[in-house]
Amino acid sequence: MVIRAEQLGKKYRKEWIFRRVDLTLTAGTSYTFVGPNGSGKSTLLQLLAGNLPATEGKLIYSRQDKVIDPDDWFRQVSIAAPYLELVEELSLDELLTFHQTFKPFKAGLTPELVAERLMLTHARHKEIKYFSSGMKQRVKLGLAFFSESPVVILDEPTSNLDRQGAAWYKEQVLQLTGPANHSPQLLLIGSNQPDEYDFCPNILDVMQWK
Ligand SMILES: Nc1ncnc2c1ncn2[C@@H]1O[C@H](COP(=O)(O)OP(=O)(O)OP(=O)(O)O)[C@@H](O)[C@H]1O
Repeated sequence: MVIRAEQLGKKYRKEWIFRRVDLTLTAGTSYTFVGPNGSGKSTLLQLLAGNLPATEGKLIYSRQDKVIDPDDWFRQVSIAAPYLELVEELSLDELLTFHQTFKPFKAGLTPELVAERLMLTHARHKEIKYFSSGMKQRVKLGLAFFSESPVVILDEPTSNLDRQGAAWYKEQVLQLTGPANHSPQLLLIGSNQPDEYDFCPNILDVMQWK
């Protein structure tokens, strides 16, 4: 899986957030976008996910040299971000079962096993609206970690997580691009906190595209 950006730019009203972004992002490794608050990390990740239109330039998804139709990009991407909400009226069990109908979990994973991996077995029958912010964040990350999708995007991954949650995040995230993952994924992170990406070999400062 490869995502290529060619001269990508995004403008809100009269302000260019970034311009002339040229990137080749390849599965099997991770890339972290860093930069100060408001510099455009989330906006760039949203564009790369296909969730926001570019103002200029081109984005190409390809797999084994075959270009993927933009209508199918959403099938390729799992994204966890503070601005993306969970369906609060569902219990965790219902949410995991519902999620699985449009984005299957990795081989061998059932909603029950996913709840276990989230360390939330005790909360399977609780509605998401009654979860703490840290529990919700763990669910968001888990949906991204455990779904079968070639691209995983994590924006501010450890927000609201306690130390145990942050350790869990690190353990899971390392598996995505590690040798134990037989279909290596492309991992994109947006972060301001070095301990969220200290394992990541490719650090990209969005300020270079101002
Ligand atoms: N829908 C929008 N309309 C207008 N401006 C926007 C919109 N969304 C974001 N912006 C602006 O785009 C710029 C980049 O915002 P973005 O959220 O991408 O930054 P960020 O680097 O992720 O910041 P943070 O570290 O605070 O999360 C900011 O100046 C923000 O005000």
